[in-house]
Amino acid sequence: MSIPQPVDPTATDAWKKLESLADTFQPNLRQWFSDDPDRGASWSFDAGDLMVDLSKNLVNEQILSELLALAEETDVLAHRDRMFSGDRINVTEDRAVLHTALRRPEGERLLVDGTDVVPAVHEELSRIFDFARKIRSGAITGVTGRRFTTIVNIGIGGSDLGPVMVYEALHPYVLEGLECRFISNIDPTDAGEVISDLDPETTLVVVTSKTFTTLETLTNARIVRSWFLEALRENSVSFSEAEAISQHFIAVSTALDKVAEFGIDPANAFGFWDWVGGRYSVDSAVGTSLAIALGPENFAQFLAGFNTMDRHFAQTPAEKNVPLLMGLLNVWYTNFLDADTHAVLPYAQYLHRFPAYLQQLTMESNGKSVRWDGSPVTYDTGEIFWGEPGTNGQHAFYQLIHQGTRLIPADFIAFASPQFPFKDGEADMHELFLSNFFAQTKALAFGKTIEEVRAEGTAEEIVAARVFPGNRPSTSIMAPALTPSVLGQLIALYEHLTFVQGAVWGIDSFDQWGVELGKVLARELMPAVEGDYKALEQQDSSTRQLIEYYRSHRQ
Ligand SMILES: O=P(O)(O)OC[C@H]1O[C@](O)(CO)[C@@H](O)[C@@H]1O
Repeated sequence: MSIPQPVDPTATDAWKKLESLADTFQPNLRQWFSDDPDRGASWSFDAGDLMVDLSKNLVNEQILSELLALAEETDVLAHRDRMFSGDRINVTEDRAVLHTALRRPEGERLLVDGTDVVPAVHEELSRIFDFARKIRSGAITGVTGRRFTTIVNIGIGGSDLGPVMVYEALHPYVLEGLECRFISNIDPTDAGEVISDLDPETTLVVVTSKTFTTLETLTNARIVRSWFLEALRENSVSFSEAEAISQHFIAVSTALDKVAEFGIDPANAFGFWDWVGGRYSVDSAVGTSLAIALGPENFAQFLAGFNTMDRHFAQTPAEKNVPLLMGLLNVWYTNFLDADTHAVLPYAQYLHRFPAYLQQLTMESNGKSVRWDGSPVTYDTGEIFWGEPGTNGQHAFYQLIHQGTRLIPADFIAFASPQFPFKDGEADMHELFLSNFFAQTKALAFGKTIEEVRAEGTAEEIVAARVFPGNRPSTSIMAPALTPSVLGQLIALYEHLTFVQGAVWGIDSFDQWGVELGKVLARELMPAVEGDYKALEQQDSSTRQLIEYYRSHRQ
């Protein structure tokens, strides 16, 4: 089924009304909270186990109603339904977008081109789970009969960021005695550091690449394969190469023919489908290292969490639909209040890679300048996502969020229960931590007036420097604890709010042509880098000078 032409959002009535509202907009969170003592509750929403408090955003009923009208006029919910039902909404690659099918419960049906895709998803999942159980129990061992203790995932982008982030986030769920390591960068340091103290006899390598053509991943996989064979020899193990590789190397890909070309038996590979984008793939076979480390039951809970948020997004009325509301607020900030960036500040050290994960999810999805019919956009798209865990960020960049000249909407994420219930004397350490979480959004929203600063007896010459303007927007997301299910819900929340923004902007959030040119040029430049004089001469003066610098300084 072909997809309708995108709507130019600037041509809608809602866009025009939002522009005129923004022209005269004077947010006053202090006033709004004092006028409406229930603002906290009335602007908070449940989505699965997440409690999402939107009350400290720069939004009122009138703006919200225009944002919802904008969603209607740009057909966002119809587009959502197209995604869920497998229409080819990835127009520039002519593909369906069905990461949501990866977490559908067994027994549900989803027909794509006449085939129900859900049974295949569960078939592959059972193969992965069966394999994971055998690794965890020691039923499958390395070539010398020793149990696997280290899983090395080699992948990049979506084949790395998701597994790393989830492994870090769910560390308490990792099986004792098992460790995952990750190699992504083609900088030789990455592989070098990871393998430096590895025992080849207890190492399982998972080569993860959707396309199985990615230069970084295939280069790293070859390097690790050579290291592995050499290290086994150094251990005086007698083995057949083919057997050792087949016991220690598995692959995850949609391109099983290429897996075979690389030298990994497709029987040792787990697959997924072209309707899963790389940055949406952590819940596919790309999570194999996680299924092993966390165990099938926890991985199943993780998937169930995604599904909870999928159902919320698919079924909840617009005015309570959290991904829709958060996505629309981001449009409000980006297109009407001129925000360029968006901070994500987890008050959970375990989520320290979450902002990096979201950077690929949001920026590879929505960093586009043409709509899905090729027409140029005339408005900003794709916010720049960034962040670090609190409280570390507080002692680094929060200064700019509180008192700088830029508007930076920020998402704060926290969990009620800690993993480590430490006490510092009488004080509960988690409560000290969460007091910071509560304090920051309060300070951002309500600031500190000049009168308040003066009333503290501050010397007049530094009064201005100590004023906090307030009205700095934040969203607070809380959940009982960081469990596999809650993490799945959180990821799906951001997947869907990214979708909402892309749908309003009329862009294809599921292609990534912008990463191609650099890849091609890197390949073309290799001869010049290797010293081919003619190739070097053809370069522009800057590139030539940089390569010459490299060649004259390389030791
Ligand atoms: O899984 P692959 O095919 O190796 O691709 C890795 C990453 O490269 C990209 O295509 C961008 O270069 C991402 O979208 C993707 O997640």
